[in-house]
Amino acid sequence: MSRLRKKKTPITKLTTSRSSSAKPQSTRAVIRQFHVHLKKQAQGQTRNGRPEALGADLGSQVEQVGGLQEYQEMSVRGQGNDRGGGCEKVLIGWLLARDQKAHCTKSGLRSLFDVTYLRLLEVGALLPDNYRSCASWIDVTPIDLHSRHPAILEQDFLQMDDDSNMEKWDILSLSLVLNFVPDAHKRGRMLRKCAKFLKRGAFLFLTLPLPCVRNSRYVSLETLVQLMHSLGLELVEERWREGGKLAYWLFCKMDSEGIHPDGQQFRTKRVLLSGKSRNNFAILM
Ligand SMILES: C[S@@+](CC[C@H](N)C(=O)[O-])C[C@H]1O[C@@H](n2cnc3c(N)ncnc32)[C@H](O)[C@@H]1O
Repeated sequence: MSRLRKKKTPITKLTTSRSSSAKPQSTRAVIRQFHVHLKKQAQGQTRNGRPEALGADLGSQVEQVGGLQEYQEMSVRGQGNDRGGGCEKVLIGWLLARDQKAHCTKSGLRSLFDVTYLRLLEVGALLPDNYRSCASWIDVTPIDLHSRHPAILEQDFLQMDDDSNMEKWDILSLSLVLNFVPDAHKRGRMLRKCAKFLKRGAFLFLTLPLPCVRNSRYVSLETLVQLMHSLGLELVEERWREGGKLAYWLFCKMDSEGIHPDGQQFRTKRVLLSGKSRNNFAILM
């Protein structure tokens, strides 16, 4: 029996503003369902010995839970202005504070990198203009696996060329993207790539659902910071609250090559918290 397929909405008709009509419970349900599906898919790939593939063919494989498009739509609604706004607000606040501080001595953050505009690579961009309020000093390149707008480059971050991006970026945003990657080794690769792509003294903005670091068997707030340090990324800002949904960090790429401690301990999973109610979020190097 042939199944009725849901009619796809053309990209031009997708919501690009943040007004939300769907109920928070229904947006959360789609997002949760999508993550469960990605996880099952990754487990299946590992069992079959085929770890690659979550890039290009993602769209067709997740069709049964509404597809990447619907997931993205729900994510945009979930961060609507009427629900507190997007994560970029946190990054903008931190950058403005740092910019003002740098102004006291020189002419703001841009002088630290000797540039007219700070170059920001926004990985996992659902809207093309998240940083419009900073257009006079930040030049944004928004990318996503599935572009919802002509101004968002359709690009898998994991496939970006290392050589041409080496120490190219002043800011990199990885907001709710690392948890989207269903494989622990790929998460490690993603973070290693971030460290490579940043200039010395440049910033990595990271957002994760709080349970990834507060209720995981394998990752804690402390070990995440240690892991980042092993990549040469030093914690400069952190924000989360008990009972909250998200955690935000700002890391700065350290100057000296020599100070990285051994990242050996992040090669295998170590149980930090046990118990049935824990999740399995992990990052492996
Ligand atoms: C939950 S949304 C994040 C939205 C937004 N950044 C935020 O903070 O709300 C996750 C997005 O990351 C994108 N994504 C996941 N892995 C990616 C990769 N390897 N390269 C580019 N985009 C990726 C997905 O396509 C999805 O649109």
